[in-house]
Amino acid sequence: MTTTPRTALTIAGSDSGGGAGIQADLRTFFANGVHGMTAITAVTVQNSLGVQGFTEIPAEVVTAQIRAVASDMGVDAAKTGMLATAEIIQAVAKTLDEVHIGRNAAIPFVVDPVAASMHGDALLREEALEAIRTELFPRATLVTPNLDEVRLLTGVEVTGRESQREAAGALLEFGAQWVLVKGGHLYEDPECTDLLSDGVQCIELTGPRHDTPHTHGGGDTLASAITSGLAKGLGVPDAVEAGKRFIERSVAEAYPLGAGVGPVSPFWRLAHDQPGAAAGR
Ligand SMILES: Nc1ncnc2c1ncn2[C@@H]1O[C@H](COP(=O)(O)OP(=O)(O)OP(=O)(O)O)[C@@H](O)[C@H]1O
Ligand SMILES: Cc1ncc(COP(=O)(O)O)c(N)n1
Repeated sequence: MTTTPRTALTIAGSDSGGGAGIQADLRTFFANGVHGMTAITAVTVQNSLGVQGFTEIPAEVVTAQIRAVASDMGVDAAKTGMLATAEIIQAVAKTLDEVHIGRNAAIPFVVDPVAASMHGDALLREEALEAIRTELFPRATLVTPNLDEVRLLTGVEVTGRESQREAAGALLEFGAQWVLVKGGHLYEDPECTDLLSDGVQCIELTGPRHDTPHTHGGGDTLASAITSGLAKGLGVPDAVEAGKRFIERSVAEAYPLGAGVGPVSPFWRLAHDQPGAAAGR
């Protein structure tokens, strides 16, 4: 007998290199047994060395993609990544309300407030940051900023556990239900600790820091793994715990590809013995 899996929708940009954005999200949904659906917001020209440019998709086309899948196939959880412009953000917020996705509706919604690539290339027009704060955060079940995004959004410079807690408090004021302040960029820390809070509970998720330069797509992979857990009906703390364990293994098995930064590998959960899969380069 065939079984229809749970569904997850990603609203994000395409990475031609296949390691981040929409491609990372689909790899991760697949590895977690969830049917992935997409609303593409921008097409980036990108490889292991950085983002050479991008073109955004018209806001009404982004809206139409969300409506098409939500009305016919159903969405068990959704996430956002690169949103590019304030116009797209406003259109996404309005459409999510229409299809009952978000913290005040039944369907969980994760906001990864992507502002730049790991190489520092802008993926969001400067004036759009305010729209992320005001349009998306109040609708979010969970927001997952890295430390650069925390600084841009709140002005808090995270240097350790104490400022990580301070940042979580500042972010919650924008109206998200939960925040996850990711600690991957605390490079002096021998461990990687992400702090999850809803203003009542403060949960530290700690794991080993793997010694690899290849972390491209790490943030997207974590947010998608969490979204997969939420789609399967887990509560936020359990979905984040499962997501953290998923990204830990994905970073441990990250691989070099191209002359720059290689991608994390959500493949670890799948068979490693595919004949001919290893490139040998
Ligand atoms: N070297 C590492 N070893 C293990 N886990 C890591 C490592 N680097 C990051 N992580 C984990 O990966 C996730 C993403 O963290 P990070 O703070 O780097 O976010 P990000 O900047 O959005 O990611 P990226 O820019 O790589 O896509 C977090 O759960 C973090 O703890
Ligand atoms: C389309 C797209 N979305 C998100 C990222 C962020 O990923 P990273 O921080 O690993 O560069 C990216 N580089 N490209």
